[in-house]
Amino acid sequence: MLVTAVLALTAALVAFVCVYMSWHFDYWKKRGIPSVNALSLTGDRGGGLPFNKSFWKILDPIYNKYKKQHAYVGMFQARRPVLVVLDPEMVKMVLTKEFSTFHGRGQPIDEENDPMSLNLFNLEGPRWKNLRSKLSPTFTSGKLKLMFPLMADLTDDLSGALTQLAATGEKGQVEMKDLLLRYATDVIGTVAFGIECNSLKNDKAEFHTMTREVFNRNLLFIIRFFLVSVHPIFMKLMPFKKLFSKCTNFFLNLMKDTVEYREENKIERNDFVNLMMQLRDQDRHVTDRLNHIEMTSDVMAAQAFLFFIAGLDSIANTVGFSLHELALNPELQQRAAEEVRALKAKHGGLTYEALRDMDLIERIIRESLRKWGPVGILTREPKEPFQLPETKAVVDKTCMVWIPVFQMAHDPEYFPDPERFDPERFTEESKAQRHPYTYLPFGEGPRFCIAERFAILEMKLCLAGMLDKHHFVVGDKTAVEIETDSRSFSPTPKGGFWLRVEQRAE
Ligand code: HEM
Repeated sequence: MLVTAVLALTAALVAFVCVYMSWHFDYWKKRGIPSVNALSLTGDRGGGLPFNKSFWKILDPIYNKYKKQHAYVGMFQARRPVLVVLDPEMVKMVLTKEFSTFHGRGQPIDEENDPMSLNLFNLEGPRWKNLRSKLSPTFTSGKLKLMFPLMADLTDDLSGALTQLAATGEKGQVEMKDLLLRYATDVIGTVAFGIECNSLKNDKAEFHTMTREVFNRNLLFIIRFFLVSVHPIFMKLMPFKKLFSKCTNFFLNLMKDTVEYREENKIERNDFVNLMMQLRDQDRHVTDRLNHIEMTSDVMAAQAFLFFIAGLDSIANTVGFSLHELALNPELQQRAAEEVRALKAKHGGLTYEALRDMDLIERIIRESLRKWGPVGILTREPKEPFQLPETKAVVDKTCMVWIPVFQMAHDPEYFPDPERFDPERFTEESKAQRHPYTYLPFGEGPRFCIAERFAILEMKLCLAGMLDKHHFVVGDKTAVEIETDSRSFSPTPKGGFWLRVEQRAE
């Protein structure tokens, strides 16, 4: 009797889940929009959980199959309709021209249970606009110039750590990913939280350990991502808060302590914390809490935490992939090192101005972002019904829009011989020959990466600092054909970047 009841209940539950999950599956057909077969579990299905495919590659089959004939194609992520935009002009429309409709990313916010979700990346509407306009001045060239010395000091630490590791590593080989992550941790630690993390000097430093905690939860992130796309209620129902609370509390307390310490000791420093404290002081009189975000210490921590998440793996992988490509191309590496030495001599050191003038170094970074860019898909959510151009089809806020950044960056029509690493693609003449919306590592439109200039400066400094003193060569531990980790959200080398490191002659 009990067994029958359990079986009947299970069958009813399975039937309910099946109906619920497939309820919308005529969404595209009803609108006459070409679409991917939602029920096919293999082939061009695309969305869903990327268990067997890297997340940034899930759009490969769809892009290759539909790009030639269609400007967009419909698919599903879990049960949510997704419009994949394939034509650069239409990408421009979504990201820029029709920003008033496509201004959100559809990220869930849980102010009550997850204070870290109240960050610039997730916010939408007037509150996003208000915070974006306040935080933007942090990244002007004037502010970056003031922050530069904090970063430059760390480049010396990086060089020292690299020399030491090469001296003790088997045949001078060093795993670069871990080292670059420690560098990126120290940079964001000092500019976002205003503290010396010392990860480069001590690989057991608490900040580095806590950061690893955040990034080691890949599988949990994927499960959470999937469930929240089935229904946002999972954000509240699942015990994710508890799972992530150790890190959350660490960062919340850190920001609170930092702010208190600065207030008590009247400390002023050229970093994000200082800017956010100034914003908080300016905002004290504001009463309009619907359009306005109050700069409490939790809100400050949420922004600093976001800077942290955004600025670690992305930076470490981009510089790591650059070094890997340079080790495979010694002639290019030599030219890059010569540029560094020449501009260092001209400006009397690795100054802000020397970095600004490093054209080849910047093109290497931009090419690395094309070939191995950390953000493979951009997302937007239409906030009101939107009629697609030249049709009567209307999409609404139940659907998401995805931009296939990775696929466009590997499309031979825009980037001939796309697997070849070639910084010449980023000369002014080459850039002028292609549609600007085919290369989007930092996004585009009013919501492009707020820290693009900061990130480029940091990566140039890091790469230039290393090439100035060191020479990178393929060793017997180097995986010449990089195998990427399919569980990761962005291209990440399985086993890291192993390279043989030699001192460069003076
Ligand atoms: C290689 C480095 C980086 C890459 C490739 C990158 C890329 C991106 C992309 C693609 C977006 C979404 C843009 C869009 O939707 O149009 C974004 C947003 C954002 N990034 Fe970055 N990013 C990098 C580094 C950083 C760093 C170092 C920080 C902070 C210090 C940062 C902070 C942010 C923030 C706050 C947003 C949200 C902006 C908004 O919604 O207004 N990023 N980034």
